[in-house]
Amino acid sequence: MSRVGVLVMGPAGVGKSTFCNSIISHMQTIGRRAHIVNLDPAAEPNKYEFTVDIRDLISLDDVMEELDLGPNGALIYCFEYLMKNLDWLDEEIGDYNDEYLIFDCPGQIELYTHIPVLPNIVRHLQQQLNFSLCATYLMEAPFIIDSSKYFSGSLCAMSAMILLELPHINVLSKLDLIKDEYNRKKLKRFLNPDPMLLANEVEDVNPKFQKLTKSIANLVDDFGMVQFLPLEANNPDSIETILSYIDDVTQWAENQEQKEPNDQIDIEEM
Ligand SMILES: Nc1nc2c(ncn2[C@@H]2O[C@H](COP(=O)(O)OP(=O)(O)OP(=O)(O)O)[C@@H](O)[C@H]2O)c(=O)[nH]1
Repeated sequence: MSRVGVLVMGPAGVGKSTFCNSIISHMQTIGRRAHIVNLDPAAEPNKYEFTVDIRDLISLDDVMEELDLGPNGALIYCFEYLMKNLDWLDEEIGDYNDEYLIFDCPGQIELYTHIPVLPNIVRHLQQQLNFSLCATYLMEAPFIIDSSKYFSGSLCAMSAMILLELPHINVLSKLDLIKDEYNRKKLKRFLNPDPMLLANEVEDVNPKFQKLTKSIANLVDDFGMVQFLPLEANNPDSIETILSYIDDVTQWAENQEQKEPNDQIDIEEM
């Protein structure tokens, strides 16, 4: 039996830590044990204590000060340092066997869309520590209800999915910030959007990129980037629904891996 880990990813300020806290709170209510693994070397103090905290190994402020690096360079340095000290992570995680670990990732999405540090950590967790992992990628509702931003957010999420090669769930945060009737109606279309229809809306705004927009819409459609689970951070039913999706896709991927380890994942089946 492998251990279950959930990666919580998404741009800065999207609500990752709030989501992690909601999961912990919900788990405590239903009597399951869960822990937060903080992978952000610049994290602020959190409502729930981090069980494993990268800042015990290295902190962004120290790196910036000692190596005279800016925040982005220092962040990459921190992850490269973690890669060289994975035995630290093994020891910290070592004792948590039957429990749910939630990995709170930094908001600098290039760590999981461009450079291979997070994918390397993922492989280590899977191969050395026997984790079954699931990725959740958060996007803000007020951002996504603009069709062109929906495509840009979906491409980032897709990029993370391709780089990490994990079962992947898109989550829509900050629904409560959409208050007026017009935008609430609009939001409904984005919970299960039709990329081809949305592409037409982008074309209206910018006919110059018609062909490119259609191609992106096709790609987003083909890759199954079309479903977003609504997150209401204070609503236990919403958290329970997302957790059951996480359980389902993780179990599905595990069964698939056991059946046909080298086969391509068929997104249609997920
Ligand atoms: N209105 C509203 N605010 C939210 C929600 N979720 C988070 N926030 C607020 O958004 C801000 C950022 O939330 P965090 O959970 O720290 O976001 P994060 O993605 O972890 O941020 P970084 O770690 O800096 O990338 C905080 O002020 C939260 O209170 C939500 O569902 N609704």
